[in-house]
Formats: sequence, structure tokens, C-alpha cells
Amino acid sequence: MTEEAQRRLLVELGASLFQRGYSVGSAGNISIRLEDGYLMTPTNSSLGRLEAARISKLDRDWNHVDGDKPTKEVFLHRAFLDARPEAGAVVHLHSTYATAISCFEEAVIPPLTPYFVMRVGRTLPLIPYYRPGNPEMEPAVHAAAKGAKAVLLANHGPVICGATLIDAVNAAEELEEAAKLALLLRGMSPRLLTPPQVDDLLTTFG
Ligand SMILES: O=C(CO)COP(=O)(O)O
Ligand SMILES: [Zn+2]
Repeated sequence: MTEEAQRRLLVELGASLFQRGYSVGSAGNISIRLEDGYLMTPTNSSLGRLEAARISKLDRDWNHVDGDKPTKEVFLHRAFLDARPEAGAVVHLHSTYATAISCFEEAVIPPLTPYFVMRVGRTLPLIPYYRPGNPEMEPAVHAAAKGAKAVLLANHGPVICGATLIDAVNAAEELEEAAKLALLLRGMSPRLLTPPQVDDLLTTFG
């Protein structure tokens, strides 16, 4: 896909996430890996109102080379993109239910549905609280991303990657849905997928 097409897709999917309430105000940020660097949403931009020509571009060494100033969470995206060479895009949201789960001491989403396991995987590490934009978070996120496709930032929100932007957005939506189910069923005793069922999903679709 050309860079122009990636830019257009970022504008389209950002608007789609915003319109459906996955982000509000100027919350959240998205990155895409290119052959010659990275595209990132500009800082303080709304995912609902991105402009293709103003999207930030960084070179392979993470220097800002074009467009508006990038998100203050560049290091968060770098942590994922460095740790997971197969990742083509990273989505960070403040989506309501995943953020609610991130506020628990035990921030766990159990394996309730196949699509959560298929898109998010076996583990969802919780990163301790850091101020948004604090680069000190990078080593913890990098280490966690080595073993997981997604993390929850405590009292802040989810970060998730995918092979393509569409994959990362699908995974972010699936994570939010699973968080909603986990909260709906909290305190009850729902049937969970068994470890062999989880293994089977990851072997078949992982
Ligand atoms: O979600 C955000 C901070 O965590 C939004 O920050 P930016 O506007 O700098 O991308
Ligand atoms: Zn944030």
C-alpha cells in the first residue's frame, strides 16, 4: 500500500473510531510503519478530524521530518514497533471499558470469547501508572510488548498492535468488547474458554 493510501486509511479509520465513541476529544493516537519511517497522529489532534497532509511523519531514526508535531506518546509506539517487528501499526485509545479495567489492581480480562483470544492473545500485561507522554514508560512497555500484542496502561487505557492498520483497529475494537463483557460479568461465574480451547485458537489463528 502506498504512503498516500495509508494516510487516507488512517483518516478514515480514525474518524470511524471517533464516531463510534472509541475515542473522545483529542484522546488516543495511532502509528503506522512505512518502508522509510513511520506515520503518527499529531499531538492534540482528534482522531475524528485528522487531515492526511498534516499527519506527522518520522524517519527510521524517529526524527520528525514532515507534518504536524507528532503525538507525545511517540515512545509508546516506538516501544511496540521495536519490540514486535511483525507489527505494522499501533493503536492507543482511552476507550471506556478497557480503561475501566485498567483502574483495577488486578486488571484482568479472562478468555471469555474466541475473538478476544485470537486478536489479543493469551496475556494483557498491566503497565504501572505514568503521566501521559512520560518517556520513562518506554522500557516497561517494550519489555511487556515482547510477550504480548496489547497492554493496558494503568488508569489510562489500552495499546494494541496489528500486522496492518486494519488488524490493529480490529484488535482494539475486540479488546474493548472483551473488556465490556468482563465488566458485565464481574462477580458472576461465567464459563471461560479452557486452556486447551485457548491453545487450539492460538495454534489455528495465532
Ligand atoms: O492519548 C493521549 C495521551 O496519552 C493523547 O496524546 P497526544 O494528543 O499527544 O497524541
Ligand atoms: Zn492516552
